[in-house]
Amino acid sequence: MTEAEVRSARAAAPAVLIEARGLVKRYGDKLAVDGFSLQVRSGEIVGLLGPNGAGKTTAVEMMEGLRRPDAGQSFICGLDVHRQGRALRPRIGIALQAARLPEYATVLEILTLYASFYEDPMPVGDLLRQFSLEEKARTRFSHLSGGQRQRLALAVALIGRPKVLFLDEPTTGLDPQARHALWDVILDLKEEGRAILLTTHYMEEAERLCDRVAVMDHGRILAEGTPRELTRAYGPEAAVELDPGGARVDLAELARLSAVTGVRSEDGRVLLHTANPPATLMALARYAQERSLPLSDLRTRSATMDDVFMALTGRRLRD
Ligand SMILES: Nc1ncnc2c1ncn2[C@@H]1O[C@H](COP(=O)(O)OP(=O)(O)OP(=O)(O)O)[C@@H](O)[C@H]1O
Repeated sequence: MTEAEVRSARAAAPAVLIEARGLVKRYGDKLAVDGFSLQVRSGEIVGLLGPNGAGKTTAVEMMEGLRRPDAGQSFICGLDVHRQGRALRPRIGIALQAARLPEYATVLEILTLYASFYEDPMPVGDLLRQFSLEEKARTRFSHLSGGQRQRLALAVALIGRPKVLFLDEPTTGLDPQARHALWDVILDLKEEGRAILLTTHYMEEAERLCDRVAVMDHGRILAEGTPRELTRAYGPEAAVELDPGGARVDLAELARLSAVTGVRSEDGRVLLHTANPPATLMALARYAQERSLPLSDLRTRSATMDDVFMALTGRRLRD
């Protein structure tokens, strides 16, 4: 690329609104975050995935300016969150996982209170409409369902018209219908050009919402890319799942079947990773016939973020 091409590519790319550079945090002897760097652009949702204790909360709190790093810097909209935090407050929206909102206040009172903190807040009526909370305006927080609480937490995070949003497990505990409804809202926020950093334990959420995913463990990012890039790089070609119907199967024997690259057993089901699903299926059918295995509920599927997570961290994402 010529210098002019680099300049025009830079001008065309959406602005980086969230940036972490080499963040480090120690708690005593424990190195909780160990050189963490990440960028989120306008109109982009980046997912941060990691097992419990990986350092996600500590990294995100340093990016939000709520926790001071031992080394490294965090920028939001180009401003240093630790030096220019006061100017930044209105640009950051933080939706907490277990929304810590006043139990006895009504939805309308909560939104009106938070709106009073900003010079140019979103109109409360618009937020009630956008988050389908109009009928609940006079309901106390303690009487809301899980989905309504999460939507209210998101409405509160948006009240100051922030350019960047930090969403911490926004759909945890919701039923599938409420989860899908909230996904639509989050995708709309992205379309409006906000930069969104999301932590989640749900594989489908990461796959559906995130433009890019960073997988973190032991305080470091192990891999980063689009869900597709990550499943290509770290997932198997495909997976074959079967239910041996309570019969004992020898995993070592299954591992030797044609094209199988990995085997594991989970909750009574067996999962085979394969580089060639037809070859593995044929070999599996022969194997089952010889041993009179029932092979009920046999399925093939392509690689998922869960397979990537397993390959990178040795643990499972939660479904
Ligand atoms: N205030 C603290 N004092 C001491 N150690 C801490 C503190 N906060 C976190 N840790 C430790 O630092 C490591 C990273 O914790 P962190 O909460 O950032 O991880 P996490 O990925 O967010 O985990 P989870 O998914 O369980 O919330 C853990 O080993 C944790 O025990």
